[in-house]
Amino acid sequence: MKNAIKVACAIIVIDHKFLVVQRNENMNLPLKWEFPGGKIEQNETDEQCVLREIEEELNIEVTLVKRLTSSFFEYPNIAIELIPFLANYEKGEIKLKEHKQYILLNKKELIRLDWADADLPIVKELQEL
Ligand SMILES: Nc1nc2c([nH]c(=O)n2[C@@H]2O[C@H](COP(=O)(O)OP(=O)(O)OP(=O)(O)O)[C@@H](O)[C@H]2O)c(=O)[nH]1
Repeated sequence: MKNAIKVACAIIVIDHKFLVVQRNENMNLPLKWEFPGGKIEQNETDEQCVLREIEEELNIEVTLVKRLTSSFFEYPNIAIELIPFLANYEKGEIKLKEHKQYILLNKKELIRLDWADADLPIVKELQEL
């Protein structure tokens, strides 16, 4: 895929559950579920991006555990490479800055959400971990 925009996201584990966030009505892909994260900026690594985005969007600190498999997806307006990292919650009180809501779910429950399309292969990979 040509010119895919790189987006890094975190699959954050808290008390053996996975934190997922819902996009709000005013964002692209309104009300779709996703993993918190965002576009990688110039002069930052994928890892730096995801740590920065988690601080910005959720107000918490995490540590990265493992990189999973990138998902490539072409939306009508944008092609993305979504780069997922498994992460552990470290500290801070969750305060959502951009998203409508967050929930903590176990692996099996994740499948039932209305995911952004690019996330589906990642949710599938998680089932096999
Ligand atoms: N953070 C995140 N973005 C995702 C996921 N899945 C997915 O398709 N995306 C897409 O990847 C892009 C992430 O960029 P972003 O969050 O920085 O950008 P945005 O479109 O909300 O805002 P912006 O473009 O105005 O800065 C969005 O187009 C978003 O729809 C995901 O799991 N996490």
